[in-house]
Amino acid sequence: MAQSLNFFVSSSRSPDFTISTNSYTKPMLQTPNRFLPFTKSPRKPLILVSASAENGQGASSAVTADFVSDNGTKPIAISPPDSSSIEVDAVTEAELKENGFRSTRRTKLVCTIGPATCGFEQLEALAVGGMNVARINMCHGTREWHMTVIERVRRLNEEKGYAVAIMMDTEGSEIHMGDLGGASSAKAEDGEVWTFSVRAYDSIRPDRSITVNYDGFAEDVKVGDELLVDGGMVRFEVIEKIGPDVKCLCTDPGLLLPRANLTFWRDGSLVRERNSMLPTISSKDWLDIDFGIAEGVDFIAVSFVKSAEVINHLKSYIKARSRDGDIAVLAKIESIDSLKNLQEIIQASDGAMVARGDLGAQIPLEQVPLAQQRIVETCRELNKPVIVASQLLESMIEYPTPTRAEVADVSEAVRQRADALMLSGESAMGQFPDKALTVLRSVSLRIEKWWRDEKRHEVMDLPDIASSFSDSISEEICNSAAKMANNLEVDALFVYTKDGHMASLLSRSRPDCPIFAFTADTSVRRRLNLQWGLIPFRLGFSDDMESNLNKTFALLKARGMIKSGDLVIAVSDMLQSIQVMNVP
Ligand SMILES: Nc1ncnc2c1ncn2[C@@H]1O[C@H](COP(=O)(O)OP(=O)(O)O)[C@@H](O)[C@H]1O
Ligand SMILES: C=C(OP(=O)(O)O)C(=O)O
Ligand SMILES: [K+]
Ligand SMILES: [Mg+2]
Repeated sequence: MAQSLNFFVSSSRSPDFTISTNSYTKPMLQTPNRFLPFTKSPRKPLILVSASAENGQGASSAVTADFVSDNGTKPIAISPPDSSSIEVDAVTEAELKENGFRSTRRTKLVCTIGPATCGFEQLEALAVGGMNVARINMCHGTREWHMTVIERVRRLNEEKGYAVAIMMDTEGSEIHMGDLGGASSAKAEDGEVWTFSVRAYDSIRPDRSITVNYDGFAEDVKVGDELLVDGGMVRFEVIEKIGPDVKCLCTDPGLLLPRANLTFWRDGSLVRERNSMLPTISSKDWLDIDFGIAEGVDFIAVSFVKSAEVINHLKSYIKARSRDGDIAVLAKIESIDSLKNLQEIIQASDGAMVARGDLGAQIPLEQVPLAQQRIVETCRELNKPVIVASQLLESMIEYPTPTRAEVADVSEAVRQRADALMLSGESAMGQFPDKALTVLRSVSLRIEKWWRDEKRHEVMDLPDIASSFSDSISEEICNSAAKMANNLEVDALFVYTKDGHMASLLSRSRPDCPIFAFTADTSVRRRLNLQWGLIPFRLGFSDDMESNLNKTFALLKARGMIKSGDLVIAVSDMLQSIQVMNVP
């Protein structure tokens, strides 16, 4: 099989096209290095531009969407995407126009949605602030609430031109407290005796009592065990067992939050016999997963993964049931078992999360940073996107500015070139969700700019991962294209991809320039949102690369996202070639 690498500078070919857009308001202004909140943008319409690049016969119709009021009462006039249009999310488009290619953000941002951010306007503020993925934690909230949030995110995408993907995070079989009978927190003081019970209190919860979700709790703990709430935020010692009730003495005071995670320790080690017998995916999780499949979420993050087996099982379950497109399965690395089987778990998954919250409750805290580094590196090697999660900006739940240490932690995750950073309580129930997102964005942009200013291309020796000769060719092409992009200082890499694989291979090399990933599939496009440096576009394309390129150039030029003379390297998974060209 002969494979050719074509290197050519394209002849200038300027297709005819017609264009029409609605008036457009810039949604995003950079606030470099300043942790300032965003000015909220006015409502923005979805803009689709259509053009025809065929033989200079520019006979095309423009597709526009009507502005729709917030309450959704006005009828929406959105045409389905046609083969001659291109879609990119409104925030990226504004960023490209404002600052050019090189300063688009490479690190992706995930926000947990909760009471502080579930309103339509609040969700929009996060989208404007750079949220790439909205996370719904199935530990919290009702089915109706989850449904409402998903609907709102979808509506936001459709009506306002964002491309926010949706991640469902399973509850898992962890042991946790009940919901405190509606109270937002309870204070445990030093020396107090609290009762942890498997009894469900049907009306009023007695003072200093906590329900536990796991029936075997009273059997499993022993007098003398240490009981840790949220990995040590509050500590108790078990002093007496009376039937279903376990009396515990508070030894480290603190705030108990609803449904906080519980672990128990004996002779200095985590007691995990029972945990390892609980199924990773509980019966409640399966119901949630069915709901996620029916709703067509983009990612399912699986809590407390212990082995690759459960991931394989879930993936085949989804494959048999999912209507259109795949749902990516992410493994949350948050237990000792998941660290033990790291390589095979990540290999089986479509990505991973460094879930530092529970991880820090299971291994000594000082080991968490090393575990993070190892997980991030393993994901890079195996070409899987990785999210660094939990407590990145914990103090911002209450305060409008982060601590210096938090900023340093975020910087470190960006320097590790993790694909994505995640907010949990900061965006779910904190007082400053938008400001927290701004901090993640500003810190990411600052580190990324530093790389470019100092010409710090990453020299990471990536192992070969292809499992077939054809895959090897794709891999070599992407590695070479990324290297060429750095050496030639090109403005952007273009990749035309059906399933996203070539795009992920380019992302894996972490090139200096942004990667424009063109795909005809809307669900692939949303999933690419999680990967470092990728700017996903929806675009119908053919097997003819020259016509694809001309069409893309015309459409992007019409939108003011590229200009004549820009240097581009293009690859595709239809024609295994690398093309270097100036935009005509
Ligand atoms: N859907 C929700 N409804 C209410 N509160 C939520 C929701 N999602 C998250 N939260 C709040 O945000 C906090 C942090 O979120 P997260 O880290 O996802 O959960 P957890 O702390 O349970 O692991 C939670 O402890 C909870 O107080
Ligand atoms: C992200 C995590 O999982 P959850 O918030 O669901 O506990 C974590 O433990 O860090
Ligand atoms: K969870
Ligand atoms: Mg967890």
